[in-house]
Amino acid sequence: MIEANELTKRYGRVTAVNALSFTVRPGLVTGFLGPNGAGKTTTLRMILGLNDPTSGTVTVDGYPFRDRSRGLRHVGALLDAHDVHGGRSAVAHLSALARSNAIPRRRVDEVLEEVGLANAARRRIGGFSLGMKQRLGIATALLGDPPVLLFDEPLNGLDPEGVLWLRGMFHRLAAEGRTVFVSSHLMTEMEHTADRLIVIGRGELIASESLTEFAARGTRQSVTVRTPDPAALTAVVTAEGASVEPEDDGSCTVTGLSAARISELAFDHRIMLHEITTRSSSLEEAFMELTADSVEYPAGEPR
Ligand SMILES: Nc1ncnc2c1ncn2[C@@H]1O[C@H](COP(=O)(O)OP(=O)(O)OP(=O)(O)O)[C@@H](O)[C@H]1O
Repeated sequence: MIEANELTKRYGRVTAVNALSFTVRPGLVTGFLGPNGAGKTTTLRMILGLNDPTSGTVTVDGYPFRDRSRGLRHVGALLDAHDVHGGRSAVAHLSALARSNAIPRRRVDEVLEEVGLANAARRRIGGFSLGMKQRLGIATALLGDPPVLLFDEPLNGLDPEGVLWLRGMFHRLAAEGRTVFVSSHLMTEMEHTADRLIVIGRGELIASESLTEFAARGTRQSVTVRTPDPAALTAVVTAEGASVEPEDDGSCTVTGLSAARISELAFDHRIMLHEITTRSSSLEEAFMELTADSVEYPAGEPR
């Protein structure tokens, strides 16, 4: 369990994290989501005691993590996959960590096998691809068989097979009763990875809930309508204040009226409908909508 209470971090005039309170529970994969610069890495570093909060507290299983000796047996973390000594082999790197954390040597071979690096175990890390470095970082996180695991953007650099494998591993780790906290700036990555979401923007909490609850926050609802007479339909629904967007596949997207009202209007005006479907916001749309004000580097309109 990870508990943050009014966690705040300022760098000079920049407030990276602002009065952030949340709980990450065991037995679930919790996604930590926010646009670039939202404060995810800063928060993860404070959980690990690598950065001191300006104010507020964060504990792992009831204690500040820094107070733990043999840290890797309590919390496993992948922060920056490049932050390893390139001149060493994967075996040498993991063996040194195992020694300093009083972890049995056999775990080194076990985790290398688990992440698919057994055949590259004696190669220099400097020659590893980004995906291989990610796998090594994951092996490091797993080394101490810890009850709490943190991963900062772990899907970066992995091929589709690697993404599926890692998702499966997150679910297994959670099913074993561990706390699994995974950051990403992409909702699409979290959609099939996380059971719950903690969403932040500009260092502040936007949501802490299940994926379903999060999707329900999206306010945009539209109705897809297919008719042989789109001009007539457009005329009657726009007269009631709705807006209509023609789609490439010949259907229309109507916003501003319920499906029930659209079908009443069509019936009254003898307009044939072949399809009428209500669409709620997707997770991605809900995320874009809720974080729109928090995007630090919004892209301009395409020219
Ligand atoms: N050491 C630092 N000194 C000054 N400002 C910093 C420092 N570290 C982070 N920041 C600022 O704090 C804010 C949050 O950064 P952080 O890296 O935590 O965000 P993030 O959500 O992890 O972003 P990304 O998805 O881009 O990795 C940003 O505005 C960043 O510029």
